[in-house]
Amino acid sequence: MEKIVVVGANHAGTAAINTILDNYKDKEVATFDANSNISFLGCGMALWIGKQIAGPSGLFYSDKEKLENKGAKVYMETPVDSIDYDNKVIYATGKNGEKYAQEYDKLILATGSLPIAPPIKGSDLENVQFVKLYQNAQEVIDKLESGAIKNVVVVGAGYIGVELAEAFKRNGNDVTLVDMADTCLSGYYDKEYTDRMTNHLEENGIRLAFGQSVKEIKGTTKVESVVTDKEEFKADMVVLCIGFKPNTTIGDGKLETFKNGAFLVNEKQETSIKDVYAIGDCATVYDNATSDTDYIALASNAVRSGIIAAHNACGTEIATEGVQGTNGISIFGFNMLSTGLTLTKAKNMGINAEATDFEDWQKPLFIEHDNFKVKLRIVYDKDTRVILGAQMCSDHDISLAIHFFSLAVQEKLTIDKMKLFDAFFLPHFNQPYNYITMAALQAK
Ligand SMILES: Cc1cc2nc3c(=O)[nH]c(=O)nc-3n(C[C@H](O)[C@H](O)[C@H](O)COP(=O)(O)OP(=O)(O)OC[C@H]3O[C@@H](n4cnc5c(N)ncnc54)[C@H](O)[C@@H]3O)c2cc1C
Ligand SMILES: NC(=O)c1ccc[n+]([C@@H]2O[C@H](COP(=O)([O-])OP(=O)(O)OC[C@H]3O[C@@H](n4cnc5c(N)ncnc54)[C@H](O)[C@@H]3O)[C@@H](O)[C@H]2O)c1
Repeated sequence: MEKIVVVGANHAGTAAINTILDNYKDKEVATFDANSNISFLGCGMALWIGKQIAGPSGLFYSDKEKLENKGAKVYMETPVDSIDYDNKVIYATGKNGEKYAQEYDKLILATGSLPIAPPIKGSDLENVQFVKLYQNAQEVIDKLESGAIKNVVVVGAGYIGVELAEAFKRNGNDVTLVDMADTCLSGYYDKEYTDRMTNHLEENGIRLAFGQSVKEIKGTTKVESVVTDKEEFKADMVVLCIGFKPNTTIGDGKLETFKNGAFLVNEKQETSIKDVYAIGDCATVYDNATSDTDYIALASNAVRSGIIAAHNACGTEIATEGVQGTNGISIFGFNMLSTGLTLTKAKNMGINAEATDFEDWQKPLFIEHDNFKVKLRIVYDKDTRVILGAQMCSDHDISLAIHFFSLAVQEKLTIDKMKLFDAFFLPHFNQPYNYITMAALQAK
């Protein structure tokens, strides 16, 4: 039987393993993971800290037993130390020192990412936390429950930082959110949108320290304060969340990599070595918005790339549709969504980009209840007319609409095609002049 080995069994690895076991009964699957758990949804960490969910048990959708019941051989707490790519053997060490040499016909690398550790003096002090693994979340919660943590400084106002700032505030902490950029979520939204989130965070009692660089974390054994180039903030806990880097040391310089070290893959998730695939946060993606290779660490990309690699490894050729980094965030009831390029990013790339904006009520004004405002921006290329991205925000759940724009970017739809497309109308749901049509009609 053909042997497929999957290194790393979190979101990407689990998707690949399930796809193989569900569809190809003639394959043997073995997986090795350094961690003791599988499929922890990091997105639930903020909900857990902020007591919006009862606990972490629902944050896992798979485990060793589930995968073994389907027929996989699962080695947990067994990091793969090295790989002989020429002779197709992986070498791993179990938690009690047992040594494994596992041959493979096909290899799927799903080693994920690691949080970026900034070279800041004092980062090794007690209560300076990274937040990636289930164990990290549990440690933070244990410390919060000890009652010793009042002031929390979150460094990095990207997706994790903003979500955790809300969570700590909900937990009753005094929260400062620091970012070297002059706003939050700057990688995902233009200023008009980030300004809304910034105001919203402030209105909800989070102290913002944007446009500041952390110079030092001070303390004796435990952290006591964070010093930036402008201010000093009291801190009983510091959370560092300034982005992810791909975890690709296992490539040992033998696989071709992207500029940030991610394994370079083609549309079938194949790496530069035959029969070796890479998926999830350790691999590159094809970005439809830039029409180029990119690195976008998201669980959604991890799952899809796992499915694609599994089929290809088993002999069914399928190609990725590419991605556009579609994402969403919900903070104290305020929801923001985006896909593709922001206007700022597009212009910085030298594209002759333009944006069309529209803000309106979701439903006609005679609908007096459960009606809400929606703000939409569509970014497009003025020369080719192709839609490059979109941003939305609302106090209500408008999340499904961003999928529509995601597909538009994927399929390189022009803004003109969106002007008079067939959008239905029913007052329970929307307006005859709905905001998507109106934004598109206004495009220059
Ligand atoms: C707090 C937080 C919130 C998030 N929220 C969202 C969200 O809302 N939406 C979203 O799309 N994404 C979110 N993400 C990002 C998402 O979690 C990652 O993109 C996703 O985990 C990537 O999955 P992966 O399987 O590729 O990699 P990882 O989750 O990094 O898993 C890699 C696995 O490989 C194992 N491994 C590594 N090296 C070895 C080795 N040498 N031998 C054996 N095993 C190894 C690790 O133990 C791990 O289990 C969030 C992340 C965090 C931390
Ligand atoms: N809702 C979601 O979809 C969701 C939620 C959480 C995480 N994620 C994903 O997980 C990955 C990691 O998230 P993240 O929040 O760590 O990264 P991120 O890229 O979203 O944000 C990193 C932030 O850190 C800031 N930064 C960088 N260096 C800094 C420094 N030295 N000092 C201060 N600030 C600094 C950046 O300006 C940026 O705002 C991302 O790919 C993210 O999209 C997604």
